Amino acid sequence: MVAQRRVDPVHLQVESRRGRSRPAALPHWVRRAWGTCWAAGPRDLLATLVPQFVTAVVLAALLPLVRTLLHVLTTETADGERLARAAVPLLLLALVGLAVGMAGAVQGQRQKVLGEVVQRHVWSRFLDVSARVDLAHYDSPEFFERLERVRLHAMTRPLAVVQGLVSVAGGAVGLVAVVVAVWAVAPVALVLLAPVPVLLLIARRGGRQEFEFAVRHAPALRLRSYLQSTLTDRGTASEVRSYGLQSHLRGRWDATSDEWIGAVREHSRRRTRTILAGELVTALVAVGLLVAVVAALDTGRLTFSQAGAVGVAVPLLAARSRQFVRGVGAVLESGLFLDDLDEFHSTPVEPDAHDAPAVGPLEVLRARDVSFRFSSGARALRGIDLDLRAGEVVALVGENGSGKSTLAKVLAGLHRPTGGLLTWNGLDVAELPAAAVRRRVAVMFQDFAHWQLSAVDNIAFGDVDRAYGRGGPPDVEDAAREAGAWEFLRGLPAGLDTPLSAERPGGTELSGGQWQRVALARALYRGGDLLILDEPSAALDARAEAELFATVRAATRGRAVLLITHRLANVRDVDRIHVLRDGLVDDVGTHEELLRRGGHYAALYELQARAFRSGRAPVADDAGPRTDAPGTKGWWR
Ligand SMILES: Nc1ncnc2c1ncn2[C@@H]1O[C@H](COP(=O)(O)OP(=O)(O)OP(=O)(O)O)[C@@H](O)[C@H]1O
Repeated sequence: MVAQRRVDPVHLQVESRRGRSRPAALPHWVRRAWGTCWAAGPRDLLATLVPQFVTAVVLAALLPLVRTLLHVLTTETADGERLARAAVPLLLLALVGLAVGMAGAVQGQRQKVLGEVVQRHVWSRFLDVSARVDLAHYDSPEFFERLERVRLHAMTRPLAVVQGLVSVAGGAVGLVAVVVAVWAVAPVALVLLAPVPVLLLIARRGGRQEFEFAVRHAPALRLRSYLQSTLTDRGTASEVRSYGLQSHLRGRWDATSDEWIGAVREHSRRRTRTILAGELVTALVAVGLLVAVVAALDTGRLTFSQAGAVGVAVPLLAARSRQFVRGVGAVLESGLFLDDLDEFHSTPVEPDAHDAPAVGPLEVLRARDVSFRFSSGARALRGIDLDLRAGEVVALVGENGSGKSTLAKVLAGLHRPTGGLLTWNGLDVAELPAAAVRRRVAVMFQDFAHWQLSAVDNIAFGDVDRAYGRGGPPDVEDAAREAGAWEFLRGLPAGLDTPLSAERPGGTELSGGQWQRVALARALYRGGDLLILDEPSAALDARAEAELFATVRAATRGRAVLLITHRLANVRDVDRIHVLRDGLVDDVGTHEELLRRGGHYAALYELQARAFRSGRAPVADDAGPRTDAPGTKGWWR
């Protein structure tokens, strides 16, 4: 089950305040950023840093060269000799400029590649978790908040981590090199380093502000992107037009956008204040230094060439210390997001299905007093007793919301019961890896996936190991034939290789009933010992429905089948029918037994049967009529 602890956003904000965002913890964060980049691509990281070191070392040579040049230019020499004496320092200065320019260009390109490599690394960690956490997490809004935040930042943060790390490394090496050079020619200029600790504090504050802003506004951003998708997705396109929702949804999108932009403005004002405070401190120190230099020149304590060197040192030191501080800011800020990713990554995941030990072929699946609650606390099932043996067909019927699909998911090993006992051949399912049970179960969901991939993929996804594990095209024909999908799939423009989506080039869209047969083919392709069919014929015409149940009967040989349907005519000859009501099993028996008892099932059945007999729509509030059932023509007269 999902931990009920509420982790977001308060938890993260508290953590970020209390946590390791102190400047004293800088080595921790730099190691953290380094570790991420190193794990993603050590060669790319080194290739990105080398030009930074080259730049730093070359820049260190700048000050003595400038001083030498100024000395040559201000010293009395014979005519024509000055140019000859200045030639070497001039040439070296030109080479310094060239080396710095080239290193910058190479580093820019390398950094782009490293950014991509780190992004892939971060995404692979993110996807490892998102695809393998317990299904119950997907019922938790807290999980979605974090998922969305991490997803958004997994896109942008890797580049910031790289830039931050490169700036810290380049800034630090550059600072050391420039400090050594300045120390040799004009130690007074080192006073420019005085504001660095203050700037680090400001950078820390900026990083925290960014993180807290992202945490606080993740829900608004999610809503905005959802509203965007309602106006751009194919799934909602028909309803948007049919109900004329364009202006209304646009209005809501505008309102959330305005709210978001207002928040960004406010945030940006706060950030600007912080940044300006840093710039002011640096500028004051630089001006103070220049005034002191001019005064020292005036009183003869500094020579002209020394003063010139200080003039060059000031922007150099300022640039390097700004680069270092910015890098620290980026590392601190991204570090909080990397921690967020780490915490997401520590969500328990299910072991890979391949690693799960196999359980034996199903003899009997038994539920005793099974109950289930969603992570929201809503209880969907209570005291369920049910037996399902190999070779049997058991049906679940009941009104909407009575718990049929939830029970099917519990029996399929997708939801863990929150109470009672579920056993597979006598083994407690709670003690078995979920994947071990699922490997033996094929489910056709009520809201099955419409994979926007080829028809082959749509069927082969029932068992990818079998389909793609032995080379050659997947052998999906038998399953497609069994499900009654072969004829229409074969006639598609590119046959089974046609993408099943009008959004894909060369793709096509299927009808609701055709999709249902493809989903059935997928379940049949999987094989397995337990076949669960949740409303498998809801979109089928009468002939297709009859064919489907002939298929299901054939598929039962040796297998257990759990069938969920509202069409009670389809369950007359199953082995047992469980009638669900408000999450409880209200009654169990064969069709005849249940009719004889005259309970809820008999009432539902009579309601449907009467409609067929009289040609009139039933008026009760349950067991709604099926417009595609035989004899329903007169219902709506
Ligand atoms: N993710 C969820 N979180 C909280 N409650 C849920 C969730 N999914 C379903 N429910 C609730 O659980 C109950 C059972 O739902 P379930 O889908 O199992 O019913 P059903 O019998 O299959 O309905 P139908 O015939 O309409 O398909 C319903 O009250 C539903 O609102």
